[in-house]
Amino acid sequence: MNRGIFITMEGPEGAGKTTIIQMLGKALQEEGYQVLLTREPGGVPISEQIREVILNKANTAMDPRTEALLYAAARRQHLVEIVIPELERGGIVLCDRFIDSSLAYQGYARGLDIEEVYNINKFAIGDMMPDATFFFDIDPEEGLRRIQSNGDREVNRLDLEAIDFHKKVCEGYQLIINRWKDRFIIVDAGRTIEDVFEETKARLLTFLEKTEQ
Ligand SMILES: Nc1ncnc2c1ncn2[C@@H]1O[C@H](COP(=O)(O)OP(=O)(O)OP(=O)(O)O)[C@@H](O)[C@H]1O
Ligand SMILES: Cc1cn([C@H]2C[C@H](O)[C@@H](COP(=O)(O)O)O2)c(=O)[nH]c1=O
Repeated sequence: MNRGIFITMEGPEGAGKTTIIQMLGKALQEEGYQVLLTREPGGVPISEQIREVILNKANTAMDPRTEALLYAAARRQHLVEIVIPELERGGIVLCDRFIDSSLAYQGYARGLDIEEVYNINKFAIGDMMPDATFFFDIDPEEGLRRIQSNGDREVNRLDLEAIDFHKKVCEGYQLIINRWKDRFIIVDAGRTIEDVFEETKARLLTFLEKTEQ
């Protein structure tokens, strides 16, 4: 099978993933690439409905395992409905968050155990791991400041977690990066949007050229 390329974007709240993905999508299309921009949880109607349940501020009673299973269920549906078909067509998929978010947020920050959460996700994704993952590295407090000053962004249930939770998310990501060193590309996201975009674009194009050879 002539499989496309699956790229994921990870990082704590407000790291700039969504902003940079939109800019990359435009840049890649200008370079002649076929590219699908999507996100998790969501990307297709069933997964967007699951997103609404998970992130709804009223759902304060949600059990951490329920949360982990809902993210995995949304992931499965999104994968089979649009990600795998696009990869089978030979396209590039840029996805805002994927399994590493579950490992960092549910596995580490919620304390469920990274290995346990990895195992339930293996059931959901099989061997569909990303070809490369960009990690947008930012101080969690700066990330939260960014989303708080964005009047257009609705604050969700996860945003409302205490700062210690968001710091643990970042610690969790470091453990995951150490485990999958070859897959991760780290970008300093504490700079201007233009600087972050230029570096990410250059590193992504290098990765795509190398992978296509
Ligand atoms: N490098 C940057 N410098 C300053 N502000 C930024 C930068 N990147 C993004 N922003 C702003 O920060 C806010 C959050 O950005 P964005 O939604 O892209 O982050 P995100 O990583 O997708 O966040 P989340 O995962 O919480 O949805 C937006 O208002 C965006 O305009
Ligand atoms: C995929 C995934 C996401 N999360 C968390 C991370 C964020 O707090 C929200 C998603 O909101 P965003 O604005 O789209 O970034 O969900 C998680 O905890 N586990 C996951 O697997």
